[in-house]
Amino acid sequence: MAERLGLERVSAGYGESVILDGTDLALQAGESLALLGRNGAGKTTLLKTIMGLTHLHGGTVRYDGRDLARDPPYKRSRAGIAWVPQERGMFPSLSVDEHLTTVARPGPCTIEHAYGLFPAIAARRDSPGNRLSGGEQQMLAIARALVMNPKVLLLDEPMEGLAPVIVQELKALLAKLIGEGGMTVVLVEQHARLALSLTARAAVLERGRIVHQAPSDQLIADQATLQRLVAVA
Ligand SMILES: Nc1ncnc2c1ncn2[C@@H]1O[C@H](COP(=O)(O)OP(=O)(O)OP(=O)(O)O)[C@@H](O)[C@H]1O
Repeated sequence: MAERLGLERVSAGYGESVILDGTDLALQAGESLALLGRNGAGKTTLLKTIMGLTHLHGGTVRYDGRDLARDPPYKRSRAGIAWVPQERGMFPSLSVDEHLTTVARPGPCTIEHAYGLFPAIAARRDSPGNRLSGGEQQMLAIARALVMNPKVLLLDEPMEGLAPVIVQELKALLAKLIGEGGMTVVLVEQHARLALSLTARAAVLERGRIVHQAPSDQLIADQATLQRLVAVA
C-alpha cells in the first residue's frame, strides 16, 4: 500500500524552541495510529506539525509522496488533511450550518449524514458557534472534519469532556470509519486503552521522540510497557 503520510527526521517546535526532535513516522493509506505519551510529550505538536502550524527546524513532512514544506495550513487542509484540534476552533460569528457548508467536500460524509451522526448539533444548526456548549462544540469540530471527506483525519483528544453516551457513539463511529479503511486516522488520546482498542498501530512519544511503536493489540496486552511509557492505571 502507498505511503499517505511520512515524517522523516522531523524537528519542529515554537519559535526557536525544538519540541519534536528527529521524529520518523510513516502511515499508509487507510491505516490508523494511536499516538500516546504523557502530558507535554509532544503529541499535539506532532499533529500541528503535520498541519503546518509549528516552526519546522528540519526534516520532511510528506503527504502522498509530496514534501509539504511550502504548503500553508489551508492548502494542507484543502489537499485532504483534516484536524480536530484540542481547543475545537469554532468561529463565534458562524452558525453551526455555516461551519459545515464552508468546508464540505464531495464524498461519503454529507452534511446531512454528519447531522445524523450528531443529532444534538442538528437541532442547533442556526446557532452561532459561541452559543454551543463544550460538548456541542466538540461534536461540531468532529462533524466539520468529517464533511471535508479527508484522506487523513487527525484527532486531538476528541472524547475529552463528552458525556459517556456520546463517547460510546463516537467510539462506534471511529471504529466504523477506521474499519472501512478509507481514511488514515491519527488519534491522540489520554485514555491509552481506548485509543488502542480503536486503532491498528500505536506510537509512543517521550520528550518529542517516538520511543516505541507496536501493533495496538500487542501494546494493550503489554501492561508493563504501557505503565512505563504512558503511566496507565
Ligand atoms: N504554543 C507553544 N509555545 C511554546 N511551547 C509550547 C507551545 N505549545 C506547547 N508547547 C510546549 O511543547 C511541549 C509539548 O506540548 P504538546 O502540547 O505538544 O504535548 P502533548 O503531548 O500534546 O501534551 P498534552 O497531553 O498535555 O496535550 C510542552 O513542553 C509544551 O509546553
